[in-house]
Amino acid sequence: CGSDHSCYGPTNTVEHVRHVKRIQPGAPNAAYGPKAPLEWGQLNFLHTTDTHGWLEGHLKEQNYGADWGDFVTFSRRMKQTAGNMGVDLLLIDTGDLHDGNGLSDATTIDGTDSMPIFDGIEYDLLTIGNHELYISEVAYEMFNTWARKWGDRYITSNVKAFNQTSGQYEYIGATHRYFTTPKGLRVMAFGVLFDFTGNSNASQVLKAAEMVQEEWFKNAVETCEPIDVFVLFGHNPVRQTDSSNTLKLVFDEIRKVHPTTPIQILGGHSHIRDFAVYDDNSVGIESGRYCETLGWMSMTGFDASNSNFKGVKNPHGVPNPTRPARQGAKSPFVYSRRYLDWNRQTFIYHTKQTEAAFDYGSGLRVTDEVSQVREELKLGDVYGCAPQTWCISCVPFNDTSNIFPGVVLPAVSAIVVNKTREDKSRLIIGNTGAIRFDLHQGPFTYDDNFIVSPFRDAFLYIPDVPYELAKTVLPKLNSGPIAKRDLVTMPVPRDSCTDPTLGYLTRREMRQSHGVVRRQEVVTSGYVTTDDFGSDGDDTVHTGIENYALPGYFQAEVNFAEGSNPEAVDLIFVDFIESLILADLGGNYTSDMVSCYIDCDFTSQDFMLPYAKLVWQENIDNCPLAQA
Ligand SMILES: O=c1ccn([C@@H]2O[C@H](COP(=O)(O)O)[C@@H](O)[C@H]2O)c(=O)[nH]1
Ligand SMILES: [Zn+2]
Ligand SMILES: [Zn+2]
Repeated sequence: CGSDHSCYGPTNTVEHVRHVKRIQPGAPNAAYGPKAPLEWGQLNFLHTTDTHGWLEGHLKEQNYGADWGDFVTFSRRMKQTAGNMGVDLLLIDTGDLHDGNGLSDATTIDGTDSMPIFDGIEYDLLTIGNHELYISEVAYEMFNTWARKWGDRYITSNVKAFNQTSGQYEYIGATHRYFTTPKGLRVMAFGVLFDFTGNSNASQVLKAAEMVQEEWFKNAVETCEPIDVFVLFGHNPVRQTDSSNTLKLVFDEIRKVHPTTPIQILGGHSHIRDFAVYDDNSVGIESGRYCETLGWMSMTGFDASNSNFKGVKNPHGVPNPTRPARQGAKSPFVYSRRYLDWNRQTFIYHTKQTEAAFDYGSGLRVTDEVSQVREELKLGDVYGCAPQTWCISCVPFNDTSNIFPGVVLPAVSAIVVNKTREDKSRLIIGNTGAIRFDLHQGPFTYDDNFIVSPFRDAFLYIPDVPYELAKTVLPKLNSGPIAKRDLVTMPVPRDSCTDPTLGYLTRREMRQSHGVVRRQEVVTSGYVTTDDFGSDGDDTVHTGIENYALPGYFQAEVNFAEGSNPEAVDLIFVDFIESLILADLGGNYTSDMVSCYIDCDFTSQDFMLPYAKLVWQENIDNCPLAQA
């Protein structure tokens, strides 16, 4: 492709990219913000998970509009505050660093440009997500570059990569880490990925049940060294009833040896805000997704009888945690948790700063790096003007404002076409999980292409499948084991927008003009979180939002004659679900009957741009953003 990305899609008849115009980063929300200061304990945690490359923040949603540079400043200020108050603060990430945003996915190898930006945060502990393991090149980057850079802070207790030099699978990061915090707490940490099986052969994932049998694990749990607190973190849901959760299994193994030592759990993968009580001395937090949420968890209860803590018990001038893990808990420990909305107003409020005084040079440099990479990757290039917002789950699956009937089905129908077979009837099947984010009204940019459909899953097909058989595939898929998406609440904003009156500014200029720009009134729309501590965890109060169930798979019927069914169809699907499709077709169909539909390089990253050029050209030079 040329640098204007104009070669995508065989049916594109619209002239190439109309213009290059940048949309604006979101301004902080003036009307709503954090409800109260954070409760600081002896041991505090700031937690990110499932960032999926969203380091630029949400450019079309003010309430999640901070960028990674803002977070660099915030995290440094919070570390300093902890130091000044005489307490510990651990910064932790639980993986899924790619797949979901142009910043991470517009390079040949995912993460080439986003990972150095992500590395601007001085995490104490990091672990690996499944999205670091689908593609071998990405897994090797984690193994050869980032694991080396992060050293013993990168913990992959059950994930190995193939070392081409030794010919062996070796742990990508450390298996565990035993360390002492600045205030003297002796911590044992494990980083455990759920029992993921979709990885390429560049890596090996040990099931948690196997991991706990490993010699190193038993030695770490049974060590004679004193342990004041376990940090059990992982790309792994914290809710015990989630079928992917394997943290509970590891928790149980630790408890056999340490019946009352606190175990602080930090999880991810299911993209929700959540907080779960495991027992009287153990709680776990999960901190959403896509740089919408920053998780906060704190605890107090360490003393000379149960630890080596040398800091301040109840730091002054701030609220302190007060809640036992559960009513009647026999434990010295009390806790707090909070889910912070990812915007500068939140960061400024919790660091007691002003807009003018907040920034550090280190943060501004990272903000500039984000702008520079966006520029280099042409992520702001506009391909169309989306006339309305289509969401994934804020309306029912069959609603015209749902992204599947509204955008995905028409887009694959129009764009996923093999010219030599265009007269054939066809069924195009995909997994709804591949569509990652709502499409907002306004300029549809190169970045939005990755935001909506980031995966490089090739379109495959089997020609001339009898329709009577082909039509049974979708219902079988949707009643099968991988059919159900998570239906729990997620903090997805619906109707915030940026100020279209601002013209082109860099992110930094935008920030400097905050004091004078006209700002639209916005309501903080998003899901309300309910967890084991109740419904008061959202740091900014949300209005509540619907979250409708989705089937696991969608299907477009194309080129069907009015009122009659075809004899046979081309059955088209993405390679991610090939084995499921073959299983549902039955034994007569095997992988040697499957081939690439357009060509093997035409993937699910490639249908949205040509569709935008085909259907959303009206108002492209004066494209209105969504109204709040
Ligand atoms: O090539 C791919 C890889 C993944 N998916 C979808 O993503 C989810 C997993 O995403 P998490 O962020 O780890 O929850 C997987 O279940 C698929 O739905 C894909 O479509 N193609
Ligand atoms: Zn994820
Ligand atoms: Zn994941």
